[in-house]
Amino acid sequence: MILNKVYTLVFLRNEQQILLGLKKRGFGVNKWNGFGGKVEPKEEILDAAVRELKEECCMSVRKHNLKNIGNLQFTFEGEALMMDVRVFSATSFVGDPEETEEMLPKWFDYDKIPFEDMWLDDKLWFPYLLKDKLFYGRFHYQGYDKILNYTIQELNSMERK
Ligand SMILES: Nc1ncnc2c1[nH]c(=O)n2[C@H]1C[C@H](O)[C@@H](COP(=O)(O)OP(=O)(O)OP(=O)(O)O)O1
Repeated sequence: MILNKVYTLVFLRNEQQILLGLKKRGFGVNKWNGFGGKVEPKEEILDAAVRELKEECCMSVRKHNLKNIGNLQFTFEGEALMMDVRVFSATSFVGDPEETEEMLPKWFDYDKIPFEDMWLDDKLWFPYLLKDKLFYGRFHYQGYDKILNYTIQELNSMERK
């Protein structure tokens, strides 16, 4: 039986730049990514997204300003776990990004996104994010540095059937 764990992943954006954070510890250490983490038991997904963003880079966003733009599912060869990552984007937010014990935030121009220091899958679905398209991706990894197979598609809506 596969254990399904839900995660959030939030990207703050403006006209010229996107905010990424360098993970300082734990899963994905030394990779640039959006901000997010595990949804706690009984926690609403949007509440988790707001909480993780605040915890990881001290930025505040209102739930209604979070747009669900994607869903990423990750499995790992030999592991009975599926990471079900709900991806959000926001252009309205409050605060100045601050380094925390988990993340070092930095704004990146859209043509300078550091894909070589990000998860391998990111460069496959970022084009959807950057063009404001909704997307679904499924990636099966061997370890954390090799994708054995994947599918990715544009969606018309994020509604779950
Ligand atoms: N392959 C890939 N591409 C893009 N983004 C991700 C992955 N794998 C991932 O896990 N992620 C994202 C999903 C989450 O936003 C984070 C991982 O969350 P994590 O840091 O493990 O969760 P926390 O709840 O913050 O963990 P603690 O360290 O606080 O226990 O990366």
